[in-house]
Amino acid sequence: MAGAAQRIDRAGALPAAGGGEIVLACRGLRRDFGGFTAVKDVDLDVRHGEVHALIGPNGAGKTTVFNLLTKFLQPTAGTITLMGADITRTSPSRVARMGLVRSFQISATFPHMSVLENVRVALQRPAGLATQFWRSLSALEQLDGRAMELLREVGLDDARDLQAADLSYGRKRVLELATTLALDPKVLLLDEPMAGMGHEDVGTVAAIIRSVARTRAVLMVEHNLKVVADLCHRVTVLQRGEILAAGDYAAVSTDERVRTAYMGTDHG
Ligand SMILES: Nc1ncnc2c1ncn2[C@@H]1O[C@H](COP(=O)(O)OP(=O)(O)OP(=O)(O)O)[C@@H](O)[C@H]1O
Repeated sequence: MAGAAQRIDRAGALPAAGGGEIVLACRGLRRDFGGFTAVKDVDLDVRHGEVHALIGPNGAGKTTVFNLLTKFLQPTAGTITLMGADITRTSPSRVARMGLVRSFQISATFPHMSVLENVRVALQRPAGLATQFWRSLSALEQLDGRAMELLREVGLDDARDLQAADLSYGRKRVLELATTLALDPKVLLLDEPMAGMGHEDVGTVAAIIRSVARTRAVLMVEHNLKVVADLCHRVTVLQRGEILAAGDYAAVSTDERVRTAYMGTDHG
């Protein structure tokens, strides 16, 4: 993935926090499973132009928060707003159309299609062209320009004609990101985007996320604290479903309660 890395701004310094407008927010978010409270009193502000990390030990409630924000789970209490609109009771598909998109799983890409075809198919979703897909090849070809733009954005343009199945693990995850970007998200939710990657791929994906966040907001669950330190403008730490600390990495990583609960473990 060296080529991709060269094309993307890999400036080591963390860009100043954009301090952009709040695009996704929740207040008093809570989710009970029977008598067990998995998420309690969670307030979050996710801003345009920023990468925001959600971290915490196993079982802290990170995935549940993602499921609540994307509406795959209904909150027991609390409110969620997306670009000022109350989405607390909105369906997952409508929320996705409004611009809150969670990265696809690798299984959602088509292994026997080329890299370019995968992005073209993803591009049809927002355009509402899905029903025409099998009828009109020319309609698909019109999408090539935008698909190539997206592939260039993530550094996969040199792989356009390869089958997705033949990509390395790291590049499959990058393709997954490209297909997610095809939906033109305003807020991108990434669940451990570097999981299972080697050092070089981690650097490449971090550079892509940094670049992507300049014109969007990114909320990511990430266990790799070096990545969080290098990439994320804001960090929210969850423990047993509640917010333990929030702020920039420097503030959070020196918080005694965080060090005790999280940083002092082998994650640090
Ligand atoms: N559908 C469910 N029914 C009952 N309990 C659940 C359900 N989903 C999650 N939980 C519980 O809620 C708590 C938070 O789980 P969650 O998966 O959100 O944590 P996490 O921070 O994402 O953990 P990890 O880092 O291990 O993925 C855990 O104790 C989990 O067992």
